[in-house]
Amino acid sequence: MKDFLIAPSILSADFARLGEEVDNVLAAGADMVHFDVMDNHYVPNLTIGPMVCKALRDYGVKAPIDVHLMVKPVDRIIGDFIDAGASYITFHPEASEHIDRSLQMIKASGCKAGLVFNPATRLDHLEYVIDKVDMVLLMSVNPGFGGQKFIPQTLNKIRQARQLIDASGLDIRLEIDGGVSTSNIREIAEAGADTFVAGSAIFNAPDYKAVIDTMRTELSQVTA
Ligand SMILES: O=C(CO)[C@@H](O)[C@H](O)COP(=O)(O)O
Repeated sequence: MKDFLIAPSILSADFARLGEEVDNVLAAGADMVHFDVMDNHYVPNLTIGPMVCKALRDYGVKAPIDVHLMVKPVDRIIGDFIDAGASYITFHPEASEHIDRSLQMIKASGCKAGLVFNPATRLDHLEYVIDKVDMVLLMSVNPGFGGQKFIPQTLNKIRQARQLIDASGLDIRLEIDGGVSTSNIREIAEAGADTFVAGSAIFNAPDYKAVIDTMRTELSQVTA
């Protein structure tokens, strides 16, 4: 079986008990924490910043923290997330004036770097910087909110991104975010994804472990 990773989006967690929620979802079998940073400018919602990321590290979270920056501009916040203990930092190409420079800033610190593509954003930028990318994140909803429906056209985009990644011969994760659930995770994996962000499907369920176990069972049946 491929090395599949499940990354619960804390956007759907209970923020009043965030540390406990993260502990619980990791104990339930999640591989890392997906940390959604929204600025009420690039996306129409406002969430959490580097202080909360640092608070999770201070609280004792050791698992990778996968920071998805939905902010514009991105460069001035990258250093703060590096200092706060981010493991991955991903950003949207249209939110950076200098995509190559932003990727270099992230990687110079030892953090892993990635580019995020909205549902209607072309993958074009990727070919010029693919050697500096550790993760490609495809949004399968328009960014800003949890609990939206998976946009089915994303499946073709996943196949395209998988071809680009395989052709590069590089070790790059292909992450999908938005509307991922136990009922579509297998199809998403068969299209070529290896990393799955799921917020409401996990945090809105009474038993996180049951959801994650079902996702892993679905993934164990992936044939491609
Ligand atoms: O970044 C985002 C939304 O902008 C995502 O991380 C969602 O928060 C995922 O939530 P679900 O679609 O799984 O509920």
